[in-house]
Amino acid sequence: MGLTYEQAAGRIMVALDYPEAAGAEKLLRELEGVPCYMKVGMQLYYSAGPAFVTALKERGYSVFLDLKMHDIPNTVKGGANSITKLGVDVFNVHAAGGRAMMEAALEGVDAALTAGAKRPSVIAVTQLTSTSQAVLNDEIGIAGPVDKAVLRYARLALEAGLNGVVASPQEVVAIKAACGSAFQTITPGIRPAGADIGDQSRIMTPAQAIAAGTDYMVIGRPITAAPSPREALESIIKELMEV
Ligand SMILES: O=c1ccn([C@@H]2O[C@H](COP(=O)(O)O)[C@@H](O)[C@H]2O)c(=O)[nH]1
Repeated sequence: MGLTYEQAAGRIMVALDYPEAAGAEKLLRELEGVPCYMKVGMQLYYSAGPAFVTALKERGYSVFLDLKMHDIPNTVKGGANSITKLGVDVFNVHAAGGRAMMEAALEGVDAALTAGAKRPSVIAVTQLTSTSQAVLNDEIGIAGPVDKAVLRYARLALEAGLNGVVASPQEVVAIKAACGSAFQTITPGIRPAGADIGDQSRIMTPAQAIAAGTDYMVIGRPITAAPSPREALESIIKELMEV
């Protein structure tokens, strides 16, 4: 059976990639009432700060804080502790920081829980969806196919105790087979048919991503840069309901 409207909307994380809170607020007004996640990334966070994130939570939004921490374990532990106290539902670190760094993030979360915070999902970024095969091999210097590198990061994140990974929807089937169906996949690199690909590389349409089994799809410009963001979002929800 297909997804209901609420289920389909709940699988979408809208990327609030704006330079200031005002732009994000305008989008929030346009999308009012649609039960999707809101994703705050570094552009908006560095401008609007933690107050914007806590305000989103107070207004009832589900929030993914996409700051992609990558630092020594002690620093990531502290960062994870501070983020958990903001009350976000999901945040992320880079799997490339290694197992000890990811475990430290979980220690930071645990320490915040004793202070009364609720447990967020902690997710590891594998290979950015803008990374092509050629860039991975020739610039970054990692040999072999992209999906092999993604799977190595996903297994490491699972071993470290994380809840899932950020990857391309193209890798979801392999990740679920290797790490189990409960291991969450959050997939940017979503482009409705005919949409501008921009700087993304490993892409799928919303329907292809949901058919592949992605748990949550991150979508920015196909919604935010559309003449009517509301219509663009509703059209993607409809596409998901028809799979
Ligand atoms: O591998 C990754 C990790 C994060 N992102 C983020 O997702 C959105 C995608 O926006 P679009 O406009 O739909 O391309 C953006 O906030 C990225 O920072 C990603 O694209 N790939």
